[in-house]
Amino acid sequence: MKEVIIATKNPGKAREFEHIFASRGIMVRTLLDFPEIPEVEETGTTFEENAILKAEAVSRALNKMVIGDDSGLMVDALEGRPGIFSARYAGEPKNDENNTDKVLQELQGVPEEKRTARFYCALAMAIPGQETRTVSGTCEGRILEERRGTNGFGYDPVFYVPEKGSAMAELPSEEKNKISHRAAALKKLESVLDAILERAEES
Ligand SMILES: O=c1[nH]c(=O)c2ncn([C@@H]3O[C@H](COP(=O)(O)OP(=O)(O)OP(=O)(O)O)[C@@H](O)[C@H]3O)c2[nH]1
Ligand SMILES: [Mg+2]
Repeated sequence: MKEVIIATKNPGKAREFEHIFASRGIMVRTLLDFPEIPEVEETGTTFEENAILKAEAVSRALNKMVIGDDSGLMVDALEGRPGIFSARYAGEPKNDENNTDKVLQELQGVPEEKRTARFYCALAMAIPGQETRTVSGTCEGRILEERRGTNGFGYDPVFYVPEKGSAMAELPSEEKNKISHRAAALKKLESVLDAILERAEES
């Protein structure tokens, strides 16, 4: 069976990649399957740099093709924060609940039309002996005043998606995976990825 390795320890991301790839008969493995690989420090200043750091470190460790995902929420009224610090916005250890509370607090009193935001996802594909490629995807929305829904992860309960008329966390995973920043980025990797996986199966 075809297999793709994603350099993530985030179970929410892992589920989404599994779902997206399963429809194409591809099995996903993540760092949750490789506990011996040390934590990769996210020292980059952009999503792309951090995605490359994760993908290349794990690709080197396993000598295999690896995809890294660095993603986050950018709120216009907060000048793009939490941005690359989305996972740890309310401090260590990372905690989705506290991060979401912090964003809600910072947006207290900000009217609906000024609560615009987007999710951003950078993916890096590292292949031994080749130059790493990056792609990105976004998903536009705005920040609600209260949580809605229990699906997804992270800030999904407070991220309203106008085209769906609901919070991201109210959408079933099939729906999120059609419109998400992650799905948009992954679509741009599709053709390259298909060619690589075909070759891997032949050899
Ligand atoms: O509501 C959300 N829906 C999403 O679809 C989504 N995608 C990313 N995020 C947020 O951005 C951080 C990523 O930070 P991040 O890329 O460093 O990942 P992470 O540290 O969680 O795991 P890893 O992949 O680095 O192991 C996450 O923790 C979340 O807070 C999302 N929130
Ligand atoms: Mg991280």
